[in-house]
Amino acid sequence: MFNPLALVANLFGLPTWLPTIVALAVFLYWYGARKLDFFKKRGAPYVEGALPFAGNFLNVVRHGFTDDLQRINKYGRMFGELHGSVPIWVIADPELVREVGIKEFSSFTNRRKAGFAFNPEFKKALHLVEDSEWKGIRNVMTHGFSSAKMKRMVPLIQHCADEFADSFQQYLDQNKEFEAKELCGNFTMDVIATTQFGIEVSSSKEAGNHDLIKHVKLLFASLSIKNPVIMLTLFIPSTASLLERFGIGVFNSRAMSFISNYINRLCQLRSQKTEKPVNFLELMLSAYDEDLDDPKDTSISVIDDTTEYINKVKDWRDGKKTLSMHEIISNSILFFIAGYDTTSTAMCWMFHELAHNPDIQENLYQEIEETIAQYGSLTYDAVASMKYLDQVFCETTRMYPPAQRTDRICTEDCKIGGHLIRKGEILNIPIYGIHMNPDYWPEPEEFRPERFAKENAGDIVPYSYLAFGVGPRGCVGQRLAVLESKIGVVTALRRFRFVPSENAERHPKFNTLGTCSAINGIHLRVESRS
Ligand code: HEM
Repeated sequence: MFNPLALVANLFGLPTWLPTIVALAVFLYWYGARKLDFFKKRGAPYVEGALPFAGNFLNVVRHGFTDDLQRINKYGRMFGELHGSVPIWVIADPELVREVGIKEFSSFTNRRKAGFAFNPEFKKALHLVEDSEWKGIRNVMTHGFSSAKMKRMVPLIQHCADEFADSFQQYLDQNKEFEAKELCGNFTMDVIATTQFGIEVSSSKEAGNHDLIKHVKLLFASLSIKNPVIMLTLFIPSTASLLERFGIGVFNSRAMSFISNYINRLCQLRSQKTEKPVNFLELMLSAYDEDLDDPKDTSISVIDDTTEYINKVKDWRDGKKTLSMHEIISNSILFFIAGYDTTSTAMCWMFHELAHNPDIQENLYQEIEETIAQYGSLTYDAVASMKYLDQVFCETTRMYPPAQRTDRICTEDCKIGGHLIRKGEILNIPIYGIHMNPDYWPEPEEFRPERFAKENAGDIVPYSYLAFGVGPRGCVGQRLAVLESKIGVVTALRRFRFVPSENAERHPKFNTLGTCSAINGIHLRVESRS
């Protein structure tokens, strides 16, 4: 057979392997560099210095999403960057965020899946599913996070908050400092276990010794930029379908299957439908429709999503508020992933800022005591009426948003900010960059809860506060997150005054890629109020 590479080698008297190697190198270079001029061709400003294969990855890793404001100042309100070889449109203007998140929602309903959807147990998680499948699941979830449901959860959260507040006592007794993120993490884990599944894991008392919690923590250990699945899907997106086919996902598969089996067992124990569901699992089970289960699905770990099955679900879904068992399990796992680290991050920064701003702490304490005297106890309505508490929460999550960016994927060509975004292209919303932009938040490094006071509402640029995202695809767990953070902080503040420990940093370094989690922890002490 004619071999042009061998012919070239013969012509120049070279070893036959040499032209093959050169051709391979040229092909690899072309493959890795083919997107480098993507934004130039589209007439959009873009982050310079992109490399074949890596794109702007090194720049993003080195400087993080927390450097978004610098990029915004340099490239403007809408610019491009390459994550590996994937072009990303960065939308850094509140008005454009509104357009993408609300006005043109039908073109930007979905998120990028990356490797997160490849663990079979997790495939049906709300933040990964798309279009009509998303709508159906979101219907049930929204119902589950209604204020009526939250009211019923207050006693469960209060029980966890009492144990959480107890956990500070030992540090007072021993006159020792503590690391706030770990204690807040124990609390949020307890709240999820009890409000979502009706189980008591007592992390605040037993430091996360429960088997379920150990495995949930293993899931978090997988969430690193060094994770090979994240790296592969980032640099060579075409590997995604192969990884998905073999069920190789981002998360530790042993932990995933342990948690999935655990929840499956809980479901079997509680399979009878409850009239007035108290926890989230009961609510999901009361929406369970076994006709939605894929008949080919013999266990959660061997799901076959045939087109036929997907179409059937789409038909059944029309207007119905029902879930399949696979959806119940995926979303039960999601509650841990979406609600544990985010909420504990928000809470520990609240304690940090209160400790470093004693006047704000005392004002808040006054409000808490006066409100509780008025309502008799810490009821749902009492929490809702604490305006200053709400301002402290919003200002904390403005300065330290637990999610630094969120994204959308375009499903229909659409013009945004004067640029045509094509189907399949990805948009990022730089939450941290917008929260730190002095155009919207003057002196953004200053902790000033009064920015969110009613009398200053007119100064807030709409869609410049994005801690919980935007529009119908925004955080479904916001009510629970806010409620539990407030109950946790109020319960602890009533017993203790929070002060910085001797070694505490005023401005602790935090992760720059993903969540604002303090790298060396938040170190505090408590003083007794009694
Ligand atoms: C302070 C705590 C929290 C913060 C700051 C937070 C933030 C966010 C953000 C920024 C998004 C993306 C929204 C968007 O793309 O527009 C999101 C989505 C989501 N969050 Fe939260 N979250 C928190 C707590 C929770 C909790 C406690 C739960 C549930 C137990 C939860 C469940 C979810 C889910 C399921 C989604 C995906 C929604 C969808 O795709 O429809 N989050 N969250």
